Amino acid sequence: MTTDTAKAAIDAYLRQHETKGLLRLITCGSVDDGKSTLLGRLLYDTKLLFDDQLTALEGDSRRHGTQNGELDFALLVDGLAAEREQGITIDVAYRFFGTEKRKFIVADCPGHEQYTRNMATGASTADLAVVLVDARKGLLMQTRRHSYICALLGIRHVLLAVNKMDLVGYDPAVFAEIEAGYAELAAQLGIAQVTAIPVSALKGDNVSTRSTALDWYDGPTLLEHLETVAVSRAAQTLGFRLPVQWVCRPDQNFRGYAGQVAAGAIRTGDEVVALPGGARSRIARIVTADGDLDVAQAGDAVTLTLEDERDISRGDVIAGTASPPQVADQFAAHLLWMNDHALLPGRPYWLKIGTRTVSAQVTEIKHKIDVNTQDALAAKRLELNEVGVVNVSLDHAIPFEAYADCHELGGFILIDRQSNATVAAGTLDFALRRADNIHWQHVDVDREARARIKGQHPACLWFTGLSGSGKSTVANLVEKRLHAMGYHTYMLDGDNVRHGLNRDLGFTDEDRVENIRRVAEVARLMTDAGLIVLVSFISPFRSERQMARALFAEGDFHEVFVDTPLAICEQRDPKGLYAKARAGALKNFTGIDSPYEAPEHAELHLHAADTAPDVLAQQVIEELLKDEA
Ligand SMILES: Nc1ncnc2c1ncn2[C@@H]1O[C@H](COP(=O)(O)OS(=O)(=O)O)[C@@H](OP(=O)(O)O)[C@H]1O
Ligand SMILES: Nc1ncnc2c1ncn2[C@@H]1O[C@H](COP(=O)(O)OP(=O)(O)O)[C@@H](O)[C@H]1O
Repeated sequence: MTTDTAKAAIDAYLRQHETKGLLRLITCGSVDDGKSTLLGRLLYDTKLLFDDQLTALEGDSRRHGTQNGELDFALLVDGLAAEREQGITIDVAYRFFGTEKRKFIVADCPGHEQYTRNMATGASTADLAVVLVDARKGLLMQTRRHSYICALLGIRHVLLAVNKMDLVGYDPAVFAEIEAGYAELAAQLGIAQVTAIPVSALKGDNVSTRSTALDWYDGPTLLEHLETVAVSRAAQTLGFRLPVQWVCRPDQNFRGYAGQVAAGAIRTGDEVVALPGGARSRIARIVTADGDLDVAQAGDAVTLTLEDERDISRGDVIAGTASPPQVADQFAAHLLWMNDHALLPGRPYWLKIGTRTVSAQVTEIKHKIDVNTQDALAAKRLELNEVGVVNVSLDHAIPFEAYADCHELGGFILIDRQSNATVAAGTLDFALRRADNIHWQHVDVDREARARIKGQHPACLWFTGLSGSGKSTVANLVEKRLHAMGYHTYMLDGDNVRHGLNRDLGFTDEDRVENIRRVAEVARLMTDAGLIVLVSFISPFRSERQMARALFAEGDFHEVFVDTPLAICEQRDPKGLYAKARAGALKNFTGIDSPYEAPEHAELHLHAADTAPDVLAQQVIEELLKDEA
């Protein structure tokens, strides 16, 4: 189920069952812990299966024959074909079931290590986690990782289901040892409440009916616990917060701000402030599909209208004026990295928080966390499934809350700008004061003044291409000609800058990101100084070239792709580096064992293998001066 359809289904479900208590839970466990069997058993025992599902299950169980003619409950919830083939659960599936006492929404989370991403998705909305452990195996790395993520995302209640008790002879000592081990882990992680229950999902022991085989256990069955456990979300002491999802303007006379109330309550007539802008007004109406309300409170989906016309847009937060959220652009945060490619500090990602998306960079990895021991470990990068404590810097200040206080305004995801993949889930811890203390210095002699006195339009010519493609040769020629024509120029060349400013950087991905970030900033300063800057760096990643582009005004950045095929660069090999790289004596060499991402929308594409350098230089000059003609 995609998130949107899942949300729609949840909303529909909620409308149907508004009057009953509701528990949102997630199930976490390793591939073979019996998660699907347990869920199937719960659905079956609570009689929420439809007859046709049951018939299909009986047929499937006979065909697959894994349980000697008995019903195989795993087949019921392992609905996806791919999942059955691979024997792993591959996405979060939301399932609904209910008893007389309570209704439940279960995020069925994946067990396979590389799918923690889905687990984080499920955990972000859950009140309680069912953590499954195979009694024969005890606590695994997975158990620790999943519990850590639950704690990170603010889950305070864990039901530890010690499963497959039948396979350890229903031995109380086995159960006691696992229970004690988990209690220690939960204490480390700050999980407030753990209830351990010995079960056999396959046999049905202690799932919804008590088992005589487990007569030494006198606690609740799994279902009894789920029906009665009192869960509290994070303390809701915050004032009113509504992240604006949508500005509703059906006609000239109506302007409403729609969204779901994330915290607190508001009445008509109350004063509110819209952040980050700071505009104030009073609530005129609280509109819903079922008529106007006097009060809107946490969880309500409403459309607010204000007494005054204000400039408020999607992503803004409308808040009560008594204690509005802070606004900041630099944060300390926890990050769970969920992508095969490591996190690269300095690379721009999209950060989506509440209803807002902004550009953001991880400026520093403070340390990563060993999910086994909670120890802080030094780290330069974060790999798949690793958790780190980081500093994040945003391009725009946003209203926020610490995740501990409000999930909606403190939980975020990072999105790769090239692939649009969600690469991390994170939680804001606190704002860095630094954000408030650095201000732009006003200067009287500005870029325009400097450009005017030089009689030119400042610009950046950004040459990118493989080593040996001809970047320096062409850039040199271009600079010579511009100089001869009276332009003020400066050339930044990879080989040279790496001897000075970037002397501390090598050729790992993260060092290249930092290399380009610094050079782009320097190039920007030089255009502020009124110059035409020629930048000649391999600059192999699209993301960083895009980051560089974003520093300049529209039209001032000219990306020049010096396109010479690898085979020809290798033939030229003026510095003998390709030979070294092929011999294995030089690691991370672009084109050999480090990637080059060719530009897709360069302003100029030079076919540099079969054209003379002076012809190429002329093409660059024409591109630069095309608007001056
Ligand atoms: N491992 C590895 N990979 C690529 N290049 C290497 C490497 N080691 C040294 N060199 C030399 O460094 C020059 C590239 O530096 P850049 O700063 O342009 O590289 S990057 O933009 O950070 O990727 C590059 O110069 P050019 O040949 O002028 O491009 C090489 O001479
Ligand atoms: N257009 C071209 N045609 C043929 N050879 C070229 C051309 N441009 C550059 N070269 C040669 O290729 C080699 C690498 O050029 P260089 O400018 O140092 O590349 P880069 O700066 O991209 O590493 C040099 O020996 C140079 O003389």
